[in-house]
Amino acid sequence: MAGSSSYWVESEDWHTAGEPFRIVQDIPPGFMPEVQTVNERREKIIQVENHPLDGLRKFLSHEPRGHADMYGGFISPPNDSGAHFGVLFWHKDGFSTACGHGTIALGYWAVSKGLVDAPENGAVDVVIDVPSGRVVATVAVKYGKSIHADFVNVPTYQIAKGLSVAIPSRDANVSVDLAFGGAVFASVNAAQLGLQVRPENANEFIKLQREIKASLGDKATYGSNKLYAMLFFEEENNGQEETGLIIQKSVNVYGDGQIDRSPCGSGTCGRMAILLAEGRLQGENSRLLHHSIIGTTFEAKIVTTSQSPVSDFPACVVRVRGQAFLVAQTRFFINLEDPLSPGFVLR
Ligand SMILES: O=C(O)[C@H]1NCC[C@@H]1O
Repeated sequence: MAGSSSYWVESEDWHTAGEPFRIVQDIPPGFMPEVQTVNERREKIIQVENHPLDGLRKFLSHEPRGHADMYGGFISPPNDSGAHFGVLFWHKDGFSTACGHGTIALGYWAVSKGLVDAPENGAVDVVIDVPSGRVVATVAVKYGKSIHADFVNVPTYQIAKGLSVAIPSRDANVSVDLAFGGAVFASVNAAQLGLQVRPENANEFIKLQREIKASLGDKATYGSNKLYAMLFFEEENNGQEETGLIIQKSVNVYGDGQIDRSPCGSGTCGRMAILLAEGRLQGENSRLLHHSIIGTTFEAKIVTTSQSPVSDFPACVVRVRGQAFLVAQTRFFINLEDPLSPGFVLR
């Protein structure tokens, strides 16, 4: 039976704006569910107890092979011939539906592996089926080298505004906005908490994310999507907003207390949808320079707007530009006899 003995698995590790993305292309035989779509594959893995791909996820994301903030993807067949490939995103708590930083890394990866026909100078679209739909990484290439990639997400829109949410440890409430862009994102202005988005406050943000998430409960569920991530943002006043340039810094705490080193690609789309609904994005030159907790940057622009399923809030397709870098090529031994298997995390 698949997954009953130890085996080796190869990965290629990238980072996008500091956030890890571990790519596994060769999935052990018999592990990938034989269903039509990437989303069905994700659901099957979640439904089946002790699914071998869930076991591999734990081995690769938990220590000693990973860490509490590890992220990666299993390459899967696409839904149909319209995409180059599919991907199952994963992290220490499970399989996610959307991941912008991973999509950017996959764009670079696909070009480096020759999976797409990239020009010496120009751009190439890498079309990827993910659980939330079909996304694109448009990779810009100069003298044969990838220089940046644009993650073009599924349509994103705000779904709730100004929810008053209790923080019991502070005996206070905060105002929370929600957006949907392939996953549910909460947005919290960090100024309400008297906290700056800085690495030394990471543990406090983790604590607050857990508390706010618990207080939100089902109020943050949209269709079959539960709350995925929470962006604590702050304004970086640059005096150029009237020219269409908005600068913000966010720490994204996703899953159960995981800190995103990047500004979060899909969460950046959520921030853009909220800025659009607030009337702060005017004209096609409007941009968000979105900094992360470690000071890396994504730059976001709206590609198109449309009507959303939630009245009062417009939908937008956003493109998020970022850079990815190769870190390692690794061969892991998935040792089922190791008493620490599949691994451990400290938070
Ligand atoms: O960029 C993103 O969208 C992802 N980064 C970690 C959590 C999110 O899925």
